[in-house]
Amino acid sequence: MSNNSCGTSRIAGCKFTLYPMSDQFVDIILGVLEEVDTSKVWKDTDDVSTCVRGKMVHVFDVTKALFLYAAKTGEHVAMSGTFSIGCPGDTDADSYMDEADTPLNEAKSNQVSQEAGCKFSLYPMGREDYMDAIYEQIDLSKHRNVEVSASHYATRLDGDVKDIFGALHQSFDSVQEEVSHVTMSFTISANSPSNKA
Ligand SMILES: Cc1ncc(C[n+]2csc(CCO)c2C)c(N)n1
Repeated sequence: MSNNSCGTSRIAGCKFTLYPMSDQFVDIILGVLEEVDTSKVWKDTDDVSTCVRGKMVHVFDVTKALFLYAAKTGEHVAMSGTFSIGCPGDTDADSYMDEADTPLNEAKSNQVSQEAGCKFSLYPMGREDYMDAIYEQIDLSKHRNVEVSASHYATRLDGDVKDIFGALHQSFDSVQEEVSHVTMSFTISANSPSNKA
């Protein structure tokens, strides 16, 4: 079987960029990359972004913790990225797929309360009925402790960062059960001065 066909691997990944609106942006970015336990994911950081790959549970655990720890500095912080699973070009070789499922950062993340706003878009690939898969998820996310609202080209989620990432994770997970190759883009923002009106 060709390694290039959809769905031969369930390795998940996320490529994201943190944007701390602060003079301390270098310390914040490098500090959280150090503070978060990334030992269960493959990780690569360059001048533009960071990519983490591995089991879905760890990819979400790490991205959530990185944003939470950056936001708990109190600075206005945003993060944009793309999750992907089932990408025909992704290989298992360096993917940390044997790691046990226990998320390493969850206990510490659960101690942080942080409000945020997020917009996300699901892209189930290679399916004519892609809009059905998307609408199902937008409906489901109404029950996940987050406020869900419609937005052009995206769905908006408002609430606690942990609940927002929970909704992103559940949406992504249930679409990938039906559709082999799925990507999901997101932008999340915390401590924005726009909210102090
Ligand atoms: C998650 C994440 N990874 C990498 C960058 C790119 N970047 C911009 S400034 C900086 C620190 C000094 O080199 C780095 C690594 C980012 N913004 N967010």
